[in-house]
Amino acid sequence: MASTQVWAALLPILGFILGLMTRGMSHAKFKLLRNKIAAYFSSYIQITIPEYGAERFQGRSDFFVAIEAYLSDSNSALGVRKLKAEVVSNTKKPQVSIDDEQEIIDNSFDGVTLWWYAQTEYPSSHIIINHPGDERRRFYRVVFHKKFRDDVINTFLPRVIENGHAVIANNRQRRLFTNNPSNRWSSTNMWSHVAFQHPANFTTLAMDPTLKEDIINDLNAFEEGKDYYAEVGKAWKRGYLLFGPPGTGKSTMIAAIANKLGYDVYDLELTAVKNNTELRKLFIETKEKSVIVIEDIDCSVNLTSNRQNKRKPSRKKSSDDSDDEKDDGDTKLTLSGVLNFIDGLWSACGGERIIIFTTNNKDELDPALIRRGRMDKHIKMSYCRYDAFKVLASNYLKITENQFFEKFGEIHQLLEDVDMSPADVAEHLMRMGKKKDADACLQGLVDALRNAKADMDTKKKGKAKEGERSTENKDTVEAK
Ligand SMILES: Nc1ncnc2c1ncn2[C@@H]1O[C@H](COP(=O)(O)OP(=O)(O)OP(=O)(O)O)[C@@H](O)[C@H]1O
Repeated sequence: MASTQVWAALLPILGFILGLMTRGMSHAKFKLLRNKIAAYFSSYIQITIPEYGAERFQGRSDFFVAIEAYLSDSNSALGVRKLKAEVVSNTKKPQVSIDDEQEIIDNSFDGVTLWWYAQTEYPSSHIIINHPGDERRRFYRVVFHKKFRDDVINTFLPRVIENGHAVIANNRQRRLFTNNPSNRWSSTNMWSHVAFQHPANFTTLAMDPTLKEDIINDLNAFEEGKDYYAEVGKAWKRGYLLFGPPGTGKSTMIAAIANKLGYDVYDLELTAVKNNTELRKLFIETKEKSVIVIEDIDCSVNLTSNRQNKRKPSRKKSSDDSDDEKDDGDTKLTLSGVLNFIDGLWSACGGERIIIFTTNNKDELDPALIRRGRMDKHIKMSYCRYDAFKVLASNYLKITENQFFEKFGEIHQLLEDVDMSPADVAEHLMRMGKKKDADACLQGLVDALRNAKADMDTKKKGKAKEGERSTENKDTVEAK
């Protein structure tokens, strides 16, 4: 870069000499000539990235914004003394970027050095301003040796964009969307949103540790799988079916997934969707890096019985189900519409989406809806067993197994015997009202579990007696 600095110093002198030589030439022509001569002698290339490109009316250029984010996060920028900060909508914290005339020497690309500069120019007064009140023209300039031209353009700058997007995604305030009924739609408000601030995470999620690890690994593979999905020719999306009794943590798991991946959540209320066309429109409006959720899919729409009824031999029509459904698609939401939503052509738009269905009754769902490839992973959320309990005890009471086992060790066996949901166990562990300390909470839980077990035992005995009685009756009938 030493030679660039030499050139930078020489440019004004060159300019002066040229000025003498080109007296009478217009300013623009003169500048052009000066730059041409400088470029001819220099071994360095510079690329300018303006804040507003040709599409100025559409807002700031994506490239500029990505560079801004990339540089704000880059280790190379740590030495920069002059920074500026602004609050940008939909971000969690002020956005810090390098100030004008600052230089960042960036060695993060395989030994190639890039020099970044942030600059602002004020146009002369006769230029028409597109954004009244904002006459500035801001731009980034990146300088590098010309032998790296292809590498920089084809590899490094795309990497800058990708890294910049990741930084933006990280800083962004995530959102929870829900769909509006179509009679209230305009072109921009199919979805309403609020800030997504659910505290759930995989550390506090109480479940079988092996299953938890398996899910975390699956999510990691998905997150890093962009190239893999492209290689195998699959859209970059994954379907999870969460099933299990109420209160076992299905919604909590969704929040933990969204928090882990840093995604927005689209909570799709199918009962507000009139037909397949509306469903497709809603899908197109969702953004990448999102979790799309349909909770209680078995209750949302009568998808299951529609299809089963059509399969009954008594039906008059002989055409296949999908044809039947195609006919309905413009007026109704059908199973084939939902299947298309999950893995039709439209579902591949944008990529990087997780689609999650939850249900309390997996067996009632149409197999087509949950077959692998659509719902790639079926996750059973179960009652609270001992391993899950230890997590809840740590979350709610801040105690470990060593601290409670001596006094309340029977919890272990009770939880294996009794089906109690994590939501119910958690309720016992809340320090509320008279339950001021951990012992009081645990004692309450033990009592509840003992009672539940006693009820179960009584029921079991009752059933056994009934069984005995019916066998006796049978024997008597046979003896007669
Ligand atoms: N596995 C779990 N780990 C941690 N907390 C849990 C778990 N399951 C339930 N909870 C607690 O119980 C509350 C209710 O759980 P959640 O809504 O996630 O259950 P759900 O399975 O989605 O229930 P439903 O089927 O009724 O919608 C949560 O807010 C959370 O505090």
